Amino acid sequence: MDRKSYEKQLVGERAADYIRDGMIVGLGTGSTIAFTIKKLGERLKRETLNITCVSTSNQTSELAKSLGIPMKELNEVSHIDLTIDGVDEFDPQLNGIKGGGGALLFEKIVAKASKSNIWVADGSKEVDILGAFPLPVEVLPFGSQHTARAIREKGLDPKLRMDGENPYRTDSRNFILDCHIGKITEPERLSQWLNALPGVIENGLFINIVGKVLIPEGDNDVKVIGK
Ligand SMILES: O=C[C@H](O)[C@H](O)[C@H](O)COP(=O)(O)O
Repeated sequence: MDRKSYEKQLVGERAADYIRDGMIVGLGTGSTIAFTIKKLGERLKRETLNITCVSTSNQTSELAKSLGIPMKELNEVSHIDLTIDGVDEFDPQLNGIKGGGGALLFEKIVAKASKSNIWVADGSKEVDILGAFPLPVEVLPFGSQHTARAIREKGLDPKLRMDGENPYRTDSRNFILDCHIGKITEPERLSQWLNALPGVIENGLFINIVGKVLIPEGDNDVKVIGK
């Protein structure tokens, strides 16, 4: 296993300790949170853990169901106690970019419905300023070239995400524009500008959403950043 995968496993598995009896839990998407989900599956075999989980993607639903994790639709739960998710980049204010795996829309809806949020991140995700990772923006396929043009005119260098020969489709069948920005100096303002454009469904900036980020420390420790 390479170093990055090792770090993902380390923090991903540790995050499963935050799940307690009686909780309604949001399960994020991606390769790091997959370790959390697998660890949760193991815990459920050993412990009496009365929990319900909601998913942020088809990929996560399939994995969780295959491990016997009790799942409900988001509309079937009154609230979410805790959501654990991965992240593509986070800064010292614990703002981040998500959506590298295309799940940003459901992830943001679930995160906003959660009383608390934790991110799990390998060491490469910690940055001073967001934006080296291309910002995913989910857009309606209808008129997407015009939406992209408006974003390009703002200097945000959007590229349509592809899946082989065809545009990549999210779980909601939308397109993703990956915006190569470089440095995002005013994330909140940018997020508001993007979401006000007709055709934009949601963008991958997650601002003031998480309270804690788990990252690797040394060879096999985990550091908790935040409260
Ligand atoms: O759309 C995908 C999500 O935002 C992921 O949580 C994010 O891309 C991090 O993924 P990974 O844990 O695979 O690096």
